[in-house]
Amino acid sequence: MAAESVTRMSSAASSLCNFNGSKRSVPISSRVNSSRTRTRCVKVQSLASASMSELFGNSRLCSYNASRSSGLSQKTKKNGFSVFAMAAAEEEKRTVPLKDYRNIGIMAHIDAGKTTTTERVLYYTGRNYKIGEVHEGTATMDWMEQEQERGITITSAATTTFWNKHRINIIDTPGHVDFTLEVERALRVLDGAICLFDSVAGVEPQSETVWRQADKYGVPRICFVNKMDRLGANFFRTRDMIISNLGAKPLVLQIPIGSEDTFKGLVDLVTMKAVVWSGEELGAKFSYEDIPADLQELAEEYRAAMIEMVVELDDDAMEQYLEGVEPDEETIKKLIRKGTISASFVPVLCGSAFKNKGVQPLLDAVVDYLPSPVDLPPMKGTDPDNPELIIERGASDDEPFSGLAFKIMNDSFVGSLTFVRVYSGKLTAGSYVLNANKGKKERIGRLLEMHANSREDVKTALTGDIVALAGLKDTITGETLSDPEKPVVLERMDFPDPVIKVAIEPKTKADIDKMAAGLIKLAQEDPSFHFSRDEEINQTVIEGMGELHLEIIVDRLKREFKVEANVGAPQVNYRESISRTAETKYVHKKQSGGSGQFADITVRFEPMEAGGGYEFKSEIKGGAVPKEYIPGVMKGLEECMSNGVLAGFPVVDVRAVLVDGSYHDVDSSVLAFQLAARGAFREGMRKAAPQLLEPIMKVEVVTPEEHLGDVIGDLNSRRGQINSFGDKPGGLKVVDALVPLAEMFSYVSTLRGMTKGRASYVMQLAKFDVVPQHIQNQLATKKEETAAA
Ligand SMILES: Nc1nc2c(ncn2[C@@H]2O[C@H](COP(=O)(O)OP(=O)(O)OP(=O)(O)O)[C@@H](O)[C@H]2O)c(=O)[nH]1
Repeated sequence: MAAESVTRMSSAASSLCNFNGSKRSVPISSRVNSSRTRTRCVKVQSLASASMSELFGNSRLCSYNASRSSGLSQKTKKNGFSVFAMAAAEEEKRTVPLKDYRNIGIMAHIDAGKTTTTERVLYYTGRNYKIGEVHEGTATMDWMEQEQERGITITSAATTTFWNKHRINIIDTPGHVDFTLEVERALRVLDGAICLFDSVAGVEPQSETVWRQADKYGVPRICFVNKMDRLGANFFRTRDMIISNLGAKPLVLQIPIGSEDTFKGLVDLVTMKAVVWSGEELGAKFSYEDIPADLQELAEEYRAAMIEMVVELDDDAMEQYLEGVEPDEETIKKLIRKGTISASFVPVLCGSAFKNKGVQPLLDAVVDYLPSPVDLPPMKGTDPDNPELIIERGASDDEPFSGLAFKIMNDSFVGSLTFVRVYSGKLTAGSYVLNANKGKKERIGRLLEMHANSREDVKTALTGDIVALAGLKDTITGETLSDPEKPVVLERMDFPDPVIKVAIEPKTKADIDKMAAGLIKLAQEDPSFHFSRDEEINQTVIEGMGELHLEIIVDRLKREFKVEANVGAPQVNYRESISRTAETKYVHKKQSGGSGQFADITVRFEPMEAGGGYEFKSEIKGGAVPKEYIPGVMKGLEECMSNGVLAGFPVVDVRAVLVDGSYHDVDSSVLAFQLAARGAFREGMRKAAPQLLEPIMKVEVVTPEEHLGDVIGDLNSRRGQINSFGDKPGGLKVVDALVPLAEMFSYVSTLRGMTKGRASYVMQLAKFDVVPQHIQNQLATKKEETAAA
């Protein structure tokens, strides 16, 4: 396990040499965020028609990111992706009842076997004739070149398949934390999930992250303890970790027969039958047998525990059980389904995807226990004209159409593809829908059913389907498409803000336009990737969720857009905030010959709790500042929020309250109030004890014991705070620490050198915390130097 992870991180690190600027380093200037520059956001809707010179030409700095340009608040995070389904080409005819739909995702820690399991599912459901193996680079779901080369999943791939007359739409999601956004996209539009665990490692850090994400979206799930064939496999330890690490209530439905190289099947506790596979090759047959004598007692014990948990959900069943009557199989299944959907417990199954054992019972469990769209509460949305008015859309073809765009993918054949989950009503090729967020109509050109990297044209999408739409012009990730006559805005997805950035420049000047075009396309696909350009200092900066994320972006620029680029050293995306409330009065007054400028405002700056983003409030009474000038104040403040007073980083967790002011009948204008707001920002933020915040990563290092001392010493030297030590199977030690991201660049090569490649690590964002004063001073000095240069 450790060796596998190290290999993977190493490959990322080797190409990161470019990032570290061994050949040609491009320095990042803090002027990108300096208050002397102006940001011009390029609207998504204008991208299709805008030329590069329009995009980059005269502006000193232009930045692009889908969420901001669509007017989303900066504090929002997350988003989604997925699949689709689609009945036969016959228009509007439903061939699969909605109750037989399962929109599911497979999620787990990196390497737990998501792609391998999905490939088996496709094989056993008859979708693939030939199995793709991750380690051979032939997995159907990992269709990007980078995915096949590295053996990891980067984008969510999606496919539709059938099992026992049920339509199952599956999404394979990445486990690496840099692509966590893809998991969020999936969760936003899924109805249920399979959570995979590696039975050797048990519950790993990223499994915890995805578990919490699934909690956030209330996604019912079942657990599959995979890799039961591996040395050190332990089903029951994993079950215990589901309780201790995830705080969940596991409902064990199967126990393994054998483990490691003796793993041959499982005992199904619902039917009390052994399910035994005759071999481990693809397509190996299984048979139902009597429970092996040595497992009988254990099976009875776990079945009794299972029955006790399920009868709690039904008074009649409980009463009978207390009288000594066990529920029948049908009732047990009904109650397991009820408890899974209400998240009273999580069914736990086991198997080995790689050795082709346990996949068919897993599919049965998906059908039996995970919800269909009709099992879930209606989708909630709001009236676009009145955000206070809540509108519900039930899962039915007869309801007005509503759907959520959750992923944009650039496709070399069709152009831009927008993935939409249909929540209600139906969608027909050639019709018009309303983008309810923007109030614009969109024509539905082609409707496509996607199968990993292939596609089929269909005419209609029905409730519960996930389809890709070709040719939408204005819609971006997170927006709602709805019936133009019955508009609704569904709850949108949040997008995480990038935590690192690097400067990038094309190797040849001629490639500047090509690079810009590529970056625009990539940013449209991925809302956690941003870029900006400062013409004045001739620099483009790309921002993302981690080194691997940006490395893949640079790699895609090269492969898909044929742009070779030099890349600078990675830098942290700091944030600025304030630590106390402060009020400031600012008067903007100018008299130069003709009409003058006058605006007087008093603004109170208040700290908000972490994740609060930025808020503006007006407490103006009696027209001290007339209504028509308030947008000027808002605009002035909003402009400043991307350039903090300390070192020019974005400002977060601040509420600005306009409390008082005055105006002049002739000399006041929106512009005057906008300029006054900028002055108030500069003065007010300084009074409010500004502070710099940095991303702090939760780092888990797994190392052989003999290197433990070195690993800890090194983490300490990186301003790390060691939280705990523990043991892992195979005599390995695990160290949990909190370390600033700024200290973690290129950690993989240090770790590899220190432990001869025998240790591995994973990290994920834990929080933002105040930067120590001496580092704040260094960053502020750097900003001043750059500004003076
Ligand atoms: N022994 C064993 N190996 C497995 C099993 N399932 C998957 N693997 C192997 O584990 C490795 C990772 O499998 P993947 O299917 O790529 O895992 P993943 O969760 O999709 O990985 P990411 O997409 O990178 O997060 C591959 O080498 C698989 O062959 C299993 O049941 N037993």
